[in-house]
Amino acid sequence: MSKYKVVLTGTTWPEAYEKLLEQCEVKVWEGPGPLPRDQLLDWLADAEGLFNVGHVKVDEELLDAAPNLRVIAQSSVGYDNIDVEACTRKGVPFGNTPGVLVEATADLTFGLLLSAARRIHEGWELVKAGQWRTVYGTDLYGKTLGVVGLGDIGSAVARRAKACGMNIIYHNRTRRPNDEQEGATYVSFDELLTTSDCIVCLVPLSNHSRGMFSKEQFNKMKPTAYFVNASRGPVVDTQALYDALQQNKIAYAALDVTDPEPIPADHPLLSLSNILITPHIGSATYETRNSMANLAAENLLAGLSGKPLPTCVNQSVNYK
Ligand SMILES: NC(=O)c1ccc[n+]([C@@H]2O[C@H](COP(=O)([O-])OP(=O)(O)OC[C@H]3O[C@@H](n4cnc5c(N)ncnc54)[C@H](O)[C@@H]3O)[C@@H](O)[C@H]2O)c1
Ligand SMILES: O=C(O)[C@H](O)CO
Repeated sequence: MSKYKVVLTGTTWPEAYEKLLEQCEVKVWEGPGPLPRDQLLDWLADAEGLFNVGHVKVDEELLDAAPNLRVIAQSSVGYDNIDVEACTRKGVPFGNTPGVLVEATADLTFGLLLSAARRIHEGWELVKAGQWRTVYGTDLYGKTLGVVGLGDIGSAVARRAKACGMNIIYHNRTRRPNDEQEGATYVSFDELLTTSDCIVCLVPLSNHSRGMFSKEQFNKMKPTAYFVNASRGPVVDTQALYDALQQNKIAYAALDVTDPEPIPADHPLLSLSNILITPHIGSATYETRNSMANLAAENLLAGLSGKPLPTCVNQSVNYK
């Protein structure tokens, strides 16, 4: 039996790669740097499957360059780099990797809040510099956490916060009765901004959420507020965040995602003393990244053989 022709825009985890090799003839980009667009379009000319590593932009142009494409799989839950409507128009199912990364990402998100509140990273820097002294933070116990985007990950963050004795409020596009039964109270976005001691953002990036944290929103927050963003950088207006931190309009920010990303070492945000940034490592544990790669491989192989994808975003697609 002839093998499916598949393009990988970067290297993936060995277990998933082995699964692909059993059924596919793969072209894989191993660098250096990201796969050049021209090279990608050239490779896609006869490809049946695209395994998207590194959030390569999928748009009408790419789909037009790939007339035989029958499936796209991506090893992430966020898919703001994918024009899903164009995929649907072209009859190409697209699969992401929801669920398997929830607990790891919630750990990192809550870890950022805890580290910012208790200055864990600052304490370690002091110790390394030979300065054994007390660095003061703030209690999380008894404080109010506002979750913006209480989906799979936001809800897992809320569980962790509740276990630490925090009160949970949330704002979402749709209300979540199960989480409300667990003690999360739904509030308007404005009420969340004005009453939260800590705010965690976990909304997908879309036309609705781009820039939803800007000057107006930071001005409404408490001057003692802690702000954590683990969703996507452009959900936050970076200049407005810089101003809010620099002018002490809010107390502290902790980010796993930035705009621009990667953030250059000479960016003004990095000169502030009330910020903590990690390099987009929310899901980056060995176990979780391996599970994400396996699920992406399952999506790809299902699409190639004309079966429904285990986790398909555009479920209404008419398969080619
Ligand atoms: N930092 C990381 O490494 C990392 C890891 C995984 C996911 N993420 C990001 O987190 C996002 C959320 O992931 P998830 O698995 O929890 O997704 P999800 O779909 O389960 O949850 C997202 C929630 O946000 C809500 N929402 C959407 N738009 C909104 C808006 N404009 N205002 C208010 N609420 C809105 C939805 O109703 C949904 O409940 C992903 O889209 C991705 O961008 C980042
Ligand atoms: O969306 C996701 O899954 C994470 O940001 C990793 O890319």
